[in-house]
Formats: sequence, structure tokens, C-alpha cells
Amino acid sequence: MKSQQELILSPSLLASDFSNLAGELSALEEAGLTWVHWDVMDGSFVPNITFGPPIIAGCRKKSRLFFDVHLMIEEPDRYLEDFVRAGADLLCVHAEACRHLERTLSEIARLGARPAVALNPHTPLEILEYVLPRLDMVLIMSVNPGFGGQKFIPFSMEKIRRLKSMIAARDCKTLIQVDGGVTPENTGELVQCGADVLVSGSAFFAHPPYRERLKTFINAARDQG
Ligand SMILES: O=C(CO)[C@@H](O)[C@H](O)COP(=O)(O)O
Repeated sequence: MKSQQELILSPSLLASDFSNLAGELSALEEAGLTWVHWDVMDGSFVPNITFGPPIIAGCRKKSRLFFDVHLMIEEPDRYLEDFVRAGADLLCVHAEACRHLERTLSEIARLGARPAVALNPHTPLEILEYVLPRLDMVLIMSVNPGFGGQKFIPFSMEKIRRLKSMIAARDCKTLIQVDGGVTPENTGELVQCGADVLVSGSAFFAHPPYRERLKTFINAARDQG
């Protein structure tokens, strides 16, 4: 069984009130959250457009939360420095968007942020074989990226289990994050498969108060994990 402290919940701001981002960040912090997930979309890698560095920089001044920044953008190398300057603590790039993934990860670390890689549902884990030890986190997308409120893709469970074994075999500390269709109902199984960080958008923000909702996720992880 996983202990309560082992689950990190990173609420996806995609489902928050965009007209009051600073207020949402304060409410998360007051409710006991430590991470927040920024879904950066460019309208090209995914069919939707969200936040850029200026919005993150503005919010950075108002928040001490760990900024977990998921770049759903083409050619992320062009913007790494801007996002780190804006205040990203962790930068997660898509393997599918990086021609020279190892170089991109080295650059994120050189800039002072934690490097992470996201994989779309169809992308095999084998793409990570040689870079896994240098990653702080792998993000398993459990929906096709671009929108909130989609249904969890069931084969993601098996993918998480296999990734956990790859990490254990290499004796590294890489965290596993899962994003898309995460709810209290599937949290127990996700933790059991090996998830360390869960991203939740609609199943989190639609159910205030946030302190109670956090407890619901943590209890789900503890009861079934
Ligand atoms: O990256 C994405 C979507 O592309 C996710 O972060 C979603 O925003 C999660 O939303 P829910 O599935 O939890 O509503």
C-alpha cells in the first residue's frame, strides 16, 4: 500500500477559472496542494491553444506552488529558455515533438529546470530506453492530448506497470506522472500500477472545496493502492 505522502496530485489548470488564475493558485495552495499542472498548447502539436510564458511569469509572482509545465508544442527547443525564465520548475516535452530528445533534455537541465518527457498513448516506452536515467519524470498520457474531460484509455494501466519495471531495473528515481481522465475512481489502480504523480483537471476543479477534493484523491490512493 502506498502511503498518503507518496501521492502527488497536480491539478490541471486547463479546467480552472481562467478569469481568476491568481485566485485559483492561492486556493490550491491554501487547500494543501504543492504542485500545479500547466497545459501549454500551441494549436499545432495539439488542436487547441492555451497559455504562454507571459501568463506563467505573471502567475509565478503570486504562487509558491511547484510549476509542472507540460509543453504540448512543436519544436519545444525554441521556447525552453522562455518557460524556465517564466518560472517553470519542471519542463515536460513530448518525445514526438523532439528531433534530438537527448539534446533537449540536457538543455532543460542546463537552464535549471527538471527535465521530463511525455508520451502520447500510442508511443512505445522503448523510445525512453537511453534517456530514462536522466529524467526526473515521465508523463504517460492516458488520453490523446489537446482537451480536458476525455475518457481514460484503459491500456495506459499496462503501460504504467511496464514503465515502473523499466525504472526499477535501472534503479533510477524517475517519477511516473499520469494525465487524462484521472478520477478518484481510477486513482487506486493507478497508484497500484506505479503512478507517483496524478494530473486531474475536470474531476478536480468541478468539485470544490479543493481541500476536500484533495482528501478524496488521497484516500482513494491509500484505500486501494
Ligand atoms: O494534457 C491534458 C489534455 O491534453 C490534460 O492535462 C487534461 O487537461 C486533463 O484533463 P482531465 O482529463 O483531467 O479533465
